[in-house]
Amino acid sequence: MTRIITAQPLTRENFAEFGQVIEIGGDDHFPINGGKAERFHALAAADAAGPDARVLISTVRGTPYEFPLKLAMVERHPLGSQAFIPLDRRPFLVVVCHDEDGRPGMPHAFLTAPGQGINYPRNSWHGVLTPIGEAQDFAIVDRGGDGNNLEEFFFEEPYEIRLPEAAR
Ligand SMILES: NC(=O)N[C@@H](O)C(=O)O
Ligand code: NI
Repeated sequence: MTRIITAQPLTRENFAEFGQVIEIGGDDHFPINGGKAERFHALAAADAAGPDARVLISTVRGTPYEFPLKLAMVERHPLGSQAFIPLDRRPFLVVVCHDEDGRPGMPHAFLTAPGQGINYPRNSWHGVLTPIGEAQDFAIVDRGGDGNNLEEFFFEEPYEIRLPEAAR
């Protein structure tokens, strides 16, 4: 029987056990530049480990996925964190799993608010970047360097990921 998961709205609170939300908002904020700007400080931290590790900033143009989504695989990056910050202020899908003895547990699906980005801590299970409806550009902050920084896990049976009614 297909296991169905419906995405929930992403909040700092409901994502906290998986990673960080990157948005205009947060407790640690203060004016800079003589008050001409408000900085929302240290929402997340980039983590880069292993040989020749460095933090990279890239961009990506993501192609949208069909929904309901067949989630067959999740991945993780053992040597570094990975952040996706939308350059187009539209929602996208975020899928994460707790680790259970080296394997991903049940997926948790979230729908971002327009403009929200996320940071996956090092070695945390997640679905690949999943735009909705149309191509979407993102900035990526993640780890470069030597060594293998990708571990993929394929589920025996894919999950079906649905968007909340309002987002369909
Ligand atoms: N490889 C890459 O830039 N992206 C993936 O790791 C992903 O999580 O989408
Ligand atoms: Ni990734």
